[in-house]
Amino acid sequence: MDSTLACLAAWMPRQRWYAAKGRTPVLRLVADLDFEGDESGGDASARGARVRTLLVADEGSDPAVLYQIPVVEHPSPAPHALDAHAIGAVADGTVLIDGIHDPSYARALLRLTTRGGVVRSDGLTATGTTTLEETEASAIALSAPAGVLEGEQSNSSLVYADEGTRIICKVYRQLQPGLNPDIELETALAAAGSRRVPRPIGWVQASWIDRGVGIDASLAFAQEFLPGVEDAWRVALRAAAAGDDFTARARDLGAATAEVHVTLARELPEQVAGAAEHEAICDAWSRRLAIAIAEVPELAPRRQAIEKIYAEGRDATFPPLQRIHGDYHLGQVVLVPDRGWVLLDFEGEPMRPMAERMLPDLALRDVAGMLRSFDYVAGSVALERPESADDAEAWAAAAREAYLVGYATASGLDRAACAPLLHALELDKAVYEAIYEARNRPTWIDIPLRAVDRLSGVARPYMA
Ligand SMILES: Nc1ncnc2c1ncn2[C@@H]1O[C@H](COP(=O)(O)OP(=O)(O)O)[C@@H](O)[C@H]1O
Ligand SMILES: O=P(O)(O)O[C@H]1O[C@H](CO)[C@@H](O[C@H]2O[C@H](CO)[C@@H](O)[C@H](O)[C@H]2O)[C@H](O)[C@H]1O
Repeated sequence: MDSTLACLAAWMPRQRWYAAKGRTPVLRLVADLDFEGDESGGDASARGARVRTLLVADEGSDPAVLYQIPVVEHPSPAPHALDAHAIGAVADGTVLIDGIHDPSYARALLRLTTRGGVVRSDGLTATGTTTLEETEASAIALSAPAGVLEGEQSNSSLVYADEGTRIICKVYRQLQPGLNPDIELETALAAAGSRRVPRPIGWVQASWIDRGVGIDASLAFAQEFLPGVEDAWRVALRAAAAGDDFTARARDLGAATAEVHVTLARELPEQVAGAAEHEAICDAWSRRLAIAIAEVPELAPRRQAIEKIYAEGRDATFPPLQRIHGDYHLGQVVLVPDRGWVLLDFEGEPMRPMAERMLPDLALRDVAGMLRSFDYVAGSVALERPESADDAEAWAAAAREAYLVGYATASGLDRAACAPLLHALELDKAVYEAIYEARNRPTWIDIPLRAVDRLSGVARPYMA
């Protein structure tokens, strides 16, 4: 196992989903799922391959981060088609392939999410749960070809496309205890009849014991794949660059957001924002600001101005808290013909502890996230073509206003009353984004930094 961990440690820093960019992980094997007992694993072992999922803790981070790494072990030489996806070779010559790209792993995952079932191996149990009826499930060929979704993702997604089969299965990379809110919220919305989320197909929950403590976490989530759709980030970028009006779509998106919030408030427990909850939310703004200033020193001179806006938000009356999307931006929504806006990825902010992401929160946090996203469109256009900056800003201002009108009309939100709270939440999101960009895309950092300047230098921008 030591040589496997050494291979992984050399390979992980090159992966998009690895959080501690620029640092070699310090790995400890926490648990190991061997699909050998599973029929699909049996299929792989017939050809000498072994399908596994390794849970490894990167103890170079504090707290340690737990990663899920599907690996298929092939006797050397591995199939030529998989050369590009080799993680490395261990001492006895066995070649480790990144499971996401290996058909044997894809098949094992499709089986668990569409047929359900349990796979047990030393110390780890993986349970597949499906929403499909038996006849629906058996119509899905386990041999459906799977492709890996390209693009900027925190996780890894496999798209299965075969006659009658269109499924996307997200494999969570960083694992945190409990049922992932992505699964919890999307299944609750779908069960309530909402078409604002893709239909859930199935998921895999794992349980194991680490250093005497029992833990369970979500490994994967399969959903209806919506073919031929582009996420709104790309659509909006094109529209802004071309100067095309986006206000009608932004208004509809505001209304769709409100509809989802109303359904979530009805289907899942709400919570009155008592003194403790109120304090916890405001304290999180301050904690985040301290981290941001430590990592992005340009923010330090703005501290007082930011804290003033936070203080105004703190003085506001908080509405009842409810479950929300949690990391809402244009990359999380797609416009589906004859269906309208569909929301994806209810996992919450990847940099926030899962225990916090699972709590009822302010629905306005999502509104603030989407407002920031329109500003990002303008910022991104301006980075590419500085001469278009003014036009892009006007485009974003119109889209933001239309989005707010759509949300307020559908939800009954009193814009004047919620202005200080929304202002604080948008500023908090920009502070989060400064950390996110410093860690992941330093060339974009000016986008949130400018927003922080603007948002900490003005009063109540939402009165309209
Ligand atoms: N059900 C789906 N149908 C079609 N495309 C999807 C679906 N779910 C996700 N996608 C595409 O995959 C991208 C990443 O998905 P997301 O759930 O946001 O992953 P991550 O958690 O890794 O960020 C989305 O922006 C969208 O383009
Ligand atoms: O999609 P994720 O859940 O992984 O979210 C993270 O990455 C996002 C970037 O992909 C990041 O969003 C920021 O950049 C977007 C443009 O790429 C922009 O539309 C968003 O408004 C902005 O916040 C998100 O913050 C981060 O959590």
